[in-house]
Formats: sequence, C-alpha cells, structure tokens
Amino acid sequence: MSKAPVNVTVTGAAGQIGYALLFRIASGQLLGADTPVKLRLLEIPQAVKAAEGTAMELDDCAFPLLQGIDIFDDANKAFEGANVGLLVGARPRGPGMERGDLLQANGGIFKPQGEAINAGAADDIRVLVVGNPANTNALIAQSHAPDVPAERFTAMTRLDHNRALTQLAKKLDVSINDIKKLTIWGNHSATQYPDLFNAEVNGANAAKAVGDQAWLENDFIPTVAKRGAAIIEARGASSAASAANAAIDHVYDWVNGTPEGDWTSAAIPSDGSYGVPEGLISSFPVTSKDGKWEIVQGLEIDEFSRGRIDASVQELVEERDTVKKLGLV
Ligand SMILES: NC(=O)C1=CN([C@@H]2O[C@H](COP(=O)(O)OP(=O)(O)OC[C@H]3O[C@@H](n4cnc5c(N)ncnc54)[C@H](O)[C@@H]3O)[C@@H](O)[C@H]2O)C=CC1
Ligand SMILES: O=C([O-])CC(=O)C(=O)O
Repeated sequence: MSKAPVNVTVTGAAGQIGYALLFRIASGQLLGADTPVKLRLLEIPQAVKAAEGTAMELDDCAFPLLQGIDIFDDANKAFEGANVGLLVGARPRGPGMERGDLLQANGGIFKPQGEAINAGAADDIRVLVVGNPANTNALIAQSHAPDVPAERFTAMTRLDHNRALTQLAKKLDVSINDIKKLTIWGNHSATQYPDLFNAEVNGANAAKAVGDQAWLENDFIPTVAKRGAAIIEARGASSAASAANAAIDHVYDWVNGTPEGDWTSAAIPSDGSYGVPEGLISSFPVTSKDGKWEIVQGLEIDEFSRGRIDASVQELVEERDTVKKLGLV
C-alpha cells in the first residue's frame, strides 16, 4: 500500500533558503524516498507571486513524490493539517535595529505562526525554526502553542554542526565519516560553542588529536561561530543552500533516527540537563529514536567548555527575558 502524503509547511518559501529547500523536499530528501509530500507554502502577500513562480518550477520537475503545492498568505490556512513546519521566513535585522527591535519584529511573525500551529496543525506536527534569531523565535512560537507538546518545537544548529565537522576534517586531513560525537552547544549566534572535547576522530578524542588549544580557541571556534557572517561577506547574501541542506539533515534525522554510535546537534527545549535552565531552546548533543530527540547524558564538561556553554546560555536567558518583557512569551 502506498504511504499517505506528509504535509510540509514552509514559511518564507519565496526566499533564498526556500528556493534551495523546496526542490529537495519534493525530491524525497526530507523524509525519505518512499514518502510522498504535499507542500504548503506561506509567504507575505507581496511575495506570493514569486512563490507561485517557484511552484511552477516544482511542477516542471515532475517529482514522483510531490502530490500537491498550495500557496498561502495566511498562517492559519498554511498550517492546517501540517505534519512538518519549516519556519524559515523571518524579519532580518535592519540598519540601526537593536536586538530588542529584532525580537519584537519577529514576535509579530512567530506568535501568530505558533497560534496557527496550535489551532490547525496535525497531532504529530514537528517544527524546525530556521529564521533568526532561531532559538528565541522557536520559544515564541512554542509559547503560543500550548496544546502542542513543547518538544515538537526545535531550532536549527545543524548548519553550525556541519560547519564544525568540515573545519575539523580539514585540520586533521580526515574524512567527515571519521568524525563522531561533535556537539554545538547553546545559541545559533556568535556565542555558540562547538565542542571537540567529547568528539571522536577514528575513535580517538578529537581535542587530543588536534592537540592545539590555540587553534581551537582562536581559529576553530570563531571560524564556526562566525561562518554565517563570513558567507555574507563573501557572497553578498547569507548562507542559503547550506542552510537548506542542514534543515533537511535535521528533519530527516528527527523522523528517521540518528545512526548508532553517533549523535548530532539540535536546539531543543532544555529539561535542565547540563545546567541549562529548563524550557530554554538551546543546542545540545542529541540522538533521535522513534521520532523523538533525546539529549545525550553523562558527558564530562571541563572548565573551558563550562565557561563557553554558560556564556551562550546566558545570551539565551537574556533573549528570553527580553521577549518576556515584550509580552511575547
Ligand atoms: N539557523 C540557521 O542556521 C540559519 C538561519 N538563517 C535565517 O533564515 C532566515 C531566512 O533566510 P533567507 O531565506 O536567506 O532570507 P530571505 O530574505 O531570502 O527570505 C525570507 C522570506 O521570508 C518571507 N517572510 C517574511 N515574513 C514572513 C511571514 N510573516 N510569513 C511568511 N514568510 C515571510 C519573505 O517575504 C522572504 O521571501 C533568515 O532569518 C536568516 O537569518 C539563515 C541561514 C542559517
Ligand atoms: O547570519 C545569518 O543571517 C545567517 C546565519 O544564521 C548563518 O549563516 O548561520
């Protein structure tokens, strides 16, 4: 018997990431090669025409798994029956805009989207927030969806994870496949902490294999944490294909599970593990099994890592306090 199609709602569908993402979803890379999909695209009214153009191109690919495309400028309609929500559309930081202004502007997007998810999404809805500031946008959406289990709201740090894998592979001249158990902790921002102390390279400790604390502190961590800005500087536009790729990786693993003997990174609601205040949507080492993320427990956190994790988590606390003051959570 053929599987029922999965409804995938993508916001910001006419944007850069949307353009890199939709074709991969429709080709089966998000959920697997045997899962048909229906796309539900959400855009602001001015960008609906552009989304229609992308939909025409999707039609022209004749993807066997793509069973329909609907385009909306109303969040309530777009999230009706959604099984997966990819929240990509967000308000970018404009000139002279403070962090508080940015959070307020995004509250105007993620609050109604959370409400729409609460009102009409399918019972098994899984949400990935990509639009920045992703962790706190996810918190805003989640807090307006009280009937949806909190753990269904996640934010993307998989791009940071993938960036860290490649930087380490290049440093040690190994393949990506040789690296396991790398972790991004904290916020998807310049304070994030890519952790090599619990990572392994061909079974050996990655930090020891590098054996160069100066490289780790002055090169590796800032390169990974500021990669988004470096891409903007080089390309004149922010990461799009790599961000779409990471969104695919995140949802694929969430639905299909992570491989035995490894873990990945995702920002999920904290249960208090590793001293991260409960409820904050923070990046952790995670495995996925039976469609659920679990935080890897029992890792040793040395003093250096503790300081880095605490700094990023503190930034998340401040973002949460700001949106609380604004009445957004
Ligand atoms: N978490 C991560 O690792 C990454 C996050 N990002 C973030 O992803 C977001 C999207 O990036 P791009 O696609 O490059 O931006 P973009 O500006 O090309 O596209 C954003 C789209 O969202 C739409 N949009 C705005 N408000 C909306 C709303 N209320 N409902 C539906 N759609 C809405 C816009 O019309 C636009 O088409 C940005 O916030 C960016 O900072 C980008 C790269 C990595
Ligand atoms: O800074 C941005 O807008 C893009 C971003 O999040 C990234 O590339 O990590």
